[in-house]
Amino acid sequence: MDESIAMTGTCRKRLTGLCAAVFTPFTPDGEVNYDMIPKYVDHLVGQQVENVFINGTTGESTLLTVEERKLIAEAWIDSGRGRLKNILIHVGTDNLKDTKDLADHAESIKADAISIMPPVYFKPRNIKQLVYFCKEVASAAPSLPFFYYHIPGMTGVELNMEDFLQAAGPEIPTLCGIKYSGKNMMDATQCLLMDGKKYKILFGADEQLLSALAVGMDSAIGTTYNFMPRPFQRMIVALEHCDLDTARKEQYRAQALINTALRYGKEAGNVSVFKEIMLMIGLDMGPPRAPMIRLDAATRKTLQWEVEQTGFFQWIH
Ligand SMILES: CC(=O)N[C@H](C=O)[C@@H](O)[C@H](O)[C@H](O)CO
Ligand SMILES: CC(=O)C(=O)O
Repeated sequence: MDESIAMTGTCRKRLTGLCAAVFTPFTPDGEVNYDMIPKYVDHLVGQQVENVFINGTTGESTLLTVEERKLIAEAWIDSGRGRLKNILIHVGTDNLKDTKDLADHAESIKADAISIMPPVYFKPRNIKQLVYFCKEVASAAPSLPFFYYHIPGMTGVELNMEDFLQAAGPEIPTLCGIKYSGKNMMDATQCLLMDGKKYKILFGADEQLLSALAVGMDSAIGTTYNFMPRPFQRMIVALEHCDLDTARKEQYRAQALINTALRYGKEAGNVSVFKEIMLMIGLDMGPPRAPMIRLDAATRKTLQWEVEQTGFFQWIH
């Protein structure tokens, strides 16, 4: 069997269920808090979340230096190896050289997969430019599964992912799929169905997970799996048993919490708000990096109150 087909098949099987897009913990003065990572692994494993996506959006990747990103990746590999099933590393930057350097590093520390978002200042304007960029990056980590990270709401790169897979498939032997954080469910489903379901679609809009499961996706990466994986895990099981009432109940709860968080996030930045919610469950991720800001005391209090109103502290268990 062609090695690339074998790889695609393997990662399709292995990467199921929830994957936490992990935060980068900072000390109060804004340095990376590497010492926090082993405790963070304990927390996730305790919640049966066994896959992580590091240095992504939630991890504030674009606010980190290349050196910090390498050290964070190493810390996760050191404390997660043998305990986590998959450690995916986001290696995207705005330039090809740093991105290839990070991809090469991810391979050298034996990550399970790499992913990149596109450059966002000089954006790829068409599929051809995007495929070229991805191909170059993937070639720097030739033994690792490669996932393109589609998150048009943040990157402004709105290309159609069905077209991307069609063009990239023959060019990138390690292409395993897409981390799909767009909101276009038709495009996402077309990607899922392509070539006999050859590709893995890692769904990235937590607030729409039920819709993704309904069309047949079986894996998701997101911020909220850090602090409320249980409702989503129950939703997955309920849907497997065709118990739509239960699945919807979990969807509505989780969605209410996310709705509140995103409202606060408009002012402070979503990551800042989600870090507050981590603090509410006892894990201090520190402040976000500028230009995001930490919530002031009064806002934190109203957020806490609104979170309580959703019943969060009861149904997260
Ligand atoms: C923009 C962003 O960060 N998206 C995350 C991952 O793709 C999601 O996990 C969201 O944080 C989550 O769906 C809440 O909107
Ligand atoms: C949420 C997500 O996937 C990220 O943080 O990159």
